[in-house]
Amino acid sequence: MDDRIISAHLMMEDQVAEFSLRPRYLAEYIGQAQAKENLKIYIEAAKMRREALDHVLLYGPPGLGKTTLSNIIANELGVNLRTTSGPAIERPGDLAAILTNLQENDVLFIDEIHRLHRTVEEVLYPAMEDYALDIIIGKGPSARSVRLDLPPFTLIGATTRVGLLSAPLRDRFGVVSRLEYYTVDELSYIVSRTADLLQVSIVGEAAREIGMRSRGTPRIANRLLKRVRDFAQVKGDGIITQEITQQALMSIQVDPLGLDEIDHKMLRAIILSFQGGPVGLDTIAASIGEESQTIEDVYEPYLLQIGFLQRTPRGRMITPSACKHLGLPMPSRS
Ligand SMILES: Nc1ncnc2c1ncn2[C@@H]1O[C@H](COP(=O)(O)OP(=O)(O)OP(=O)(O)O)[C@@H](O)[C@H]1O
Ligand SMILES: [Mg+2]
Repeated sequence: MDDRIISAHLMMEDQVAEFSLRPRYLAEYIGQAQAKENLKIYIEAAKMRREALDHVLLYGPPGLGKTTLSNIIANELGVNLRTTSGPAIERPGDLAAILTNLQENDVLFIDEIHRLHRTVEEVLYPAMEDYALDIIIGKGPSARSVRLDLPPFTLIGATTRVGLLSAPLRDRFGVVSRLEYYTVDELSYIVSRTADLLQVSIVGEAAREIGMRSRGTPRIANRLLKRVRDFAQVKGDGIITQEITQQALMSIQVDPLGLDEIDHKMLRAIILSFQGGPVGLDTIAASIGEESQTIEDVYEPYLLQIGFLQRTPRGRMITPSACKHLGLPMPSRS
């Protein structure tokens, strides 16, 4: 009995599943038609010319597939992928070491690129523009700068906060792609695909139900599917039906639009404590005990997307459709 939950075997299986959930080629990558179409052309052109693909900046909310797409780009190009992240590169020398170890046309993926240290960022400018490293030798008046050639490479930067990127860095990317929220159809398809990979049966309506509650985000879709699978196994016969799905999602407090407790708390606070707004982000954050950063990055984008919140220069405002969804009257503005 007890080995069911904590069995190492199961955990291993889960990890293997996680890993194999990532699509590996563009053809398996669902949605993002615009970004995908363009990338396909740029990749093909770069391959024909046997050149490095131009530097690519991918931005958009968490869980939409930036890391996945970077892996795919390297696979499609048939080159090595070196992965790191902004905060992981502490000194200019760390980045120099990574760059000098790249092979011709390799992809260097820097996740959370908005968190690069300024001094490290400056090393990137000549590297991106001229495939060169400027190294200072010596100290004081005798110091001189030496230029080292680098192999041509592709930098792929990913960020959830493109606004924090400095202009000189942003300008050095030849391809800038914004990832969009996925449609319910696309998410239903992703859920069915993941169910296949996890070898669990799911009916079409259930996949759709999960798709509708996934906030436009594949990572959430996959996570919800795994939780629903647990319910189907324990409370049903293992097959994921629509009924089990609805029950499971109610138990884990994910409403029919994919809003959770924190979304509800935040929307209710704006309606009940702040007369529907406008109210500043920090004030909302303080009133519900969350960090403003988390609200801005994680909760708010989807609420803006579905038209439950509006951003104004004076703060966030609630909309009639949000009030309707929560069953509360729209506050009247005096
Ligand atoms: N287009 C897609 N088709 C199928 N599955 C996808 C797609 N995009 C993402 N996924 C799945 O969603 C999960 C999250 O994707 P990924 O890690 O690439 O997101 P991300 O944008 O890098 O997120 P973060 O901003 O948190 O780094 C992956 O495990 C992947 O399996
Ligand atoms: Mg990522």
